[in-house]
Amino acid sequence: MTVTDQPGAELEAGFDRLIQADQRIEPRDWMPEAYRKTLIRQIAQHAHSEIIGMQPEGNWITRAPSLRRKAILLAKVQDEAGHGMYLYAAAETLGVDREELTEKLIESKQKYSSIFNYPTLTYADVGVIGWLVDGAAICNQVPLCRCSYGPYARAMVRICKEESFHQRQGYELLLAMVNGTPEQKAMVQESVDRWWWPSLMMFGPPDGDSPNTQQSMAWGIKRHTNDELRQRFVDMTVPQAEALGVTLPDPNLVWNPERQAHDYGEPDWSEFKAVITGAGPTNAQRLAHRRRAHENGAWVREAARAYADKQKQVSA
Ligand SMILES: CC(C)(COP(=O)(O)OP(=O)(O)OC[C@H]1O[C@@H](n2cnc3c(N)ncnc32)[C@H](O)[C@@H]1OP(=O)(O)O)[C@@H](O)C(=O)NCCC(=O)NCCSC(=O)Cc1ccccc1
Repeated sequence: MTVTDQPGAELEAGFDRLIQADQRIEPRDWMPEAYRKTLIRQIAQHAHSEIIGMQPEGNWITRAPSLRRKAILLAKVQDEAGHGMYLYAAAETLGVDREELTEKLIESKQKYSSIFNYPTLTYADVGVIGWLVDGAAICNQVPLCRCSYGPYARAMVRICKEESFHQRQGYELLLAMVNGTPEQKAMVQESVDRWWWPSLMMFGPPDGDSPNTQQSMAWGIKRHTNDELRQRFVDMTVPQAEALGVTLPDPNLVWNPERQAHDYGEPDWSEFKAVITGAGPTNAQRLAHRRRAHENGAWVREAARAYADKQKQVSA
């Protein structure tokens, strides 16, 4: 009996064939344990980011400057909850439980995006999050619509459509502000100054310091490296900043005709490391809020469980 005659090797060869043919892996297909683990890690982090990501903008719902702005912001934050639910459902197809993932989040055993550990100090931050944070999310997530794992790829299609709408609403809000009073324009610039570097950090560490990229690309989970996507974001954002009349706070940001791309400065990677290990400006506050909301929701989960048990008895 040769190695490939063994059932395990055959399954692995089948998986490799699907990946090489750029076809989708579905929940019932055999997959290597490390592939499953990587997907759970990434999808769970992504879901947690959407859920924690409701907090910075949610902070402004009660103080939106008009009914129209309040309705828009409410709808956006609600969309983020929906994205979190889709993504938890995609993770569940890999054999984990949503309850278990939430526990891991509130016990700091799983990460969420660094970007949501910064405070939203002014209303301009709502527009800048839409423009830069959703803009970065789109750059990062459009390629994930072609991810090799079917349920994640399909969830990303709808999520990206909504993120794109979010990005435009942020830009529209900023356009209104930069065409308003000098104070409003200054508010936008001050907000851009605070959010620019954290937005670049959303793409993850530089390629040389990214332990997961190579394997995730070989498996077709990631389609581009962190630095490739960061570059794409910079190139996409510079003309938008010019149209808004704001300056991006990087003295090294300049068009490089040879590369046909912008050169830009180095983000402060020590700040990034501090933020992803729990020492960012609002890490403790974000997690405490999430923990409190989870505990306050215990009675809803209990009631839902009791109702489901009763239904089972009725149909038995
Ligand atoms: C690119 C990356 C984030 C990281 O690449 P990988 O290959 O996975 O890792 P890599 O080896 O490069 O890194 C080494 C370590 O560093 C961790 N780390 C890296 N970067 C970050 C970071 N920025 N924050 C925190 N941690 C980060 C990484 O997990 C790993 O640690 P681990 O080994 O796990 O302990 C990838 O996971 C991805 O594309 N995820 C899907 C997209 C996604 O999650 N989007 C969410 C935001 S968008 C949104 O929510 C929409 C929205 C907008 C507005 C309002 C509300 C909502």
